[in-house]
Amino acid sequence: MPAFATPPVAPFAISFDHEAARLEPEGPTLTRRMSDLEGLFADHEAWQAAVADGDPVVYRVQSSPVPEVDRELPQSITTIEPGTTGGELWMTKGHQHPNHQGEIYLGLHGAGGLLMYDGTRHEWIDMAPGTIGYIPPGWAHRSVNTGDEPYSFLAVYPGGAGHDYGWVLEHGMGARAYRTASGHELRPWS
Ligand SMILES: O=P(O)(O)OC[C@H]1O[C@H](O)[C@H](O)[C@@H](O)[C@@H]1O
Repeated sequence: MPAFATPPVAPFAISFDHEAARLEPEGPTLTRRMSDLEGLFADHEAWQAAVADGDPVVYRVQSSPVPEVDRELPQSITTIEPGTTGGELWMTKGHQHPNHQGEIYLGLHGAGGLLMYDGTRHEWIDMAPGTIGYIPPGWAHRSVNTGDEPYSFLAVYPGGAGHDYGWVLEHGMGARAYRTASGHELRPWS
């Protein structure tokens, strides 16, 4: 099982396999199944049914070996599978950086969206291959697969930023993304 490097990290090259959406050398890969997204979809019964029906993988996060510690600059590639639960598009859990810091995403494959919420207002960026989405400090962020194929993006973020998932459970994300006949739409938080 690949692991994070231990600081001090010596300079090294990272091979970015764009086609495979992988970083080499590899660090750990995080796999999030439907059961890991408890309390996040609006339709709780649909979520329960999906967990009971095979508990599918919703997304994976593959990291380089750069560790998530202060002053380092880790990178990861997240791939979200296509799908809906209760009509709501499959998505990441979403988190706030407790130690407010910015982050950038680069769209690699497929179609997605970057939903951000500062506790008062939300913003949405359509993500396509080549799009850089900027997440300013203090904005919780969630990624959504809006298409019919896997959606992948590269993230680069301060290693000391942290992941506060409780913030999203407490405050929500300001809006939810749903599949529609013509694509997708954002609906008010419920
Ligand atoms: O942490 P989640 O909300 O599940 O999002 C999945 C991943 O998205 C991005 O790649 C972030 O940089 C990762 O730190 C995060 O783990």
